Amino acid sequence: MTTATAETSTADMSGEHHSFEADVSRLLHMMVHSVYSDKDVFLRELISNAADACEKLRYEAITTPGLNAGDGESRIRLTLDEEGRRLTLEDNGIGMSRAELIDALGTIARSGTRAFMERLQSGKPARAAEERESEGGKSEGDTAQLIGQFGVGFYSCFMVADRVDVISRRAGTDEAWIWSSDGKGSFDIRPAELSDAPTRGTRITLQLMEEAKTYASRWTVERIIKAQSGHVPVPIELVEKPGEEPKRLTDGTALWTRSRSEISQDDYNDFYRGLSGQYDTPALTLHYRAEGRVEYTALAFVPTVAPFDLFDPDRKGRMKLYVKRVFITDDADILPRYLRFVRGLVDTADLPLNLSREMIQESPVLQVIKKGVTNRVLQALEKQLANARSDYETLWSTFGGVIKEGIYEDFERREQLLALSLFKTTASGEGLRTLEDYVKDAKEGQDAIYYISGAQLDQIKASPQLEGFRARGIEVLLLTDSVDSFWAMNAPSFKEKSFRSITQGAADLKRFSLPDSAEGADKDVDKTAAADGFIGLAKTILAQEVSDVRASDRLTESAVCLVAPEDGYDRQLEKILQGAGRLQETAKPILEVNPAHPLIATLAAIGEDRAALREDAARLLLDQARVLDGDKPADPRAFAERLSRLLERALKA
Ligand SMILES: Nc1ncnc2c1ncn2[C@@H]1O[C@H](COP(=O)(O)OP(=O)(O)OP(=O)(O)O)[C@@H](O)[C@H]1O
Repeated sequence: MTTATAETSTADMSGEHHSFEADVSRLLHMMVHSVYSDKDVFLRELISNAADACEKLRYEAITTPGLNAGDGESRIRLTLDEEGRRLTLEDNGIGMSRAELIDALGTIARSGTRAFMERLQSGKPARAAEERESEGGKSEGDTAQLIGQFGVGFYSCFMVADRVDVISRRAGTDEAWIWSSDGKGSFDIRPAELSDAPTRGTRITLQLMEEAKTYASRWTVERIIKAQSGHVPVPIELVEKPGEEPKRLTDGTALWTRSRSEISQDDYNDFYRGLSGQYDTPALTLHYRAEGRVEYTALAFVPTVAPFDLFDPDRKGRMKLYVKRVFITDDADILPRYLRFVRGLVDTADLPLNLSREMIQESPVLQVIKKGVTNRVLQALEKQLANARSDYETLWSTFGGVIKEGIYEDFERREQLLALSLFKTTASGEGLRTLEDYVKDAKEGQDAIYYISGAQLDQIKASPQLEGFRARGIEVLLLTDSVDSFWAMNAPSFKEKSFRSITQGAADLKRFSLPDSAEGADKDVDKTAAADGFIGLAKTILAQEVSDVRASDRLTESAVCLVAPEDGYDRQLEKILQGAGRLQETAKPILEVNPAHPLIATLAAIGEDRAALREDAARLLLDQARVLDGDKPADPRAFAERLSRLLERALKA
């Protein structure tokens, strides 16, 4: 495999020889050797590039009239040559200059593919693979499936061709170039006669492999185009044999301009796949025309499968903006960041075509559109939550972590987003609960929505801080996404109940009665009084480590737990901020002690003469509370020594 970049070249009379960028070689190698079964996708990738090129031309022609002169309307033309085992695809779009050919077809242009390759190289599998990995190892087959899931653009033609020639003429120029490669590490580029090139645009000729010769047959090509590219907004023509007249396969009518009643779900699904480059079926499809002050059409899809870069900080929204069917930009931030997984487009006649992309961003018309589309997407989610709960639970488990970012980013829609959120709770069993469910089942006089947050569900489920709540049948949200700690601290309330962490401040549980059978801290007032002696002592011994030691009403089984002081950050948030280097100093926690626990009662009864034992016990209890919180003992060596001393004593006794 070559390690040179696309810049490496040797020139001679007939042109230049370039090595592919190392990543491209790697990708091509995977492509050619992939067991990826659905090779048909190469055609969709090429058609989608051709359509993009036509749309780019229409856009550039707004500012440079004449660029699209000659060669009439946009079109994509496929020519079959069964005998010669060749498939040719030609568009009359923007075309590529020499530099663009080298850059676009010698390096990896697609940001998605680049990120995918980077992950593969760093040995860190993308999300979909991670899931499979947990079921047992990553294999070559998985890699091939990943390629399929992400789509790989132009290079996918090397799955079916052993030689590819691209001849291109950029609109408005009078030179043409031929790019050729066998997909094995290098490509050639040389000037082409204008008479051999399209008047403008790009012609790609695939010399098909023997086993892929079916892609030169009318039947196969028609089938694929109908299934995959029927809604490309540029007409597609087919020439069945070289020299024959072209016939029209699709009319290039933009799907979104047709009325909903004329469009089947299959049409929508095909369109979504073409638009997103993903291969799943959308979980939600939204298509409407807004009328009134600003008129526009929106077509939006919520995918089923999460894009692998969903949590990349740089990932932007993926809604395209069209003005009168001319593609303007996919960078208009039509939806807020927390809806960045939604794919689709907005087409309006209320924006001028000749405004710059930056000016469009600031236009009040776009503000109205943004607001309208966001509301409609949220309404569609609400409708699914109300009418198809189990589908919504699936959607939520894929995208909930992103939607929740909106709770602290979108102040205006906070309550709405909270109502859309689903949670694992101490009462949810295998399912998920809404806050509406929570509030409906809250205890009499309960003015808070209690939560605990941590990195692992199993660990927080076993937290001692939950004991008193469980014993009283008070539901607690179990939050495991890192975003949870942020919104929970900032979300003031839902249905007039504030959010309260059970690992911060006082639990104040005494006002809720315990069922008679339950053993509880508030059952025996004498025990609390007896524990006071030990608590006072522990305060002195642990003064450097904790801000207070106090009797707990949240413990029923465990001896101790840690909580954060009332003011400041909750324990989990503190850990996240510290891990991210955003917090220099952490607050001293409070050690809570269960007065009803036999160990505490025994410790309270130990006399002054055994001060060393009491000190060991107090320090060990603090370390125990740390371990229960998922942390390590502060000083592992001292911890081990103390534990050994106590064990020795116990074994001797
Ligand atoms: N028919 C074409 N006309 C003009 N440019 C093309 C054509 N085909 C490919 N290109 C150029 O080659 C680049 C690489 O294409 P490729 O399909 O690999 O990725 P992409 O289309 O950029 O990815 P994405 O689909 O994510 O936008 C394109 O961005 C485009 O600049």
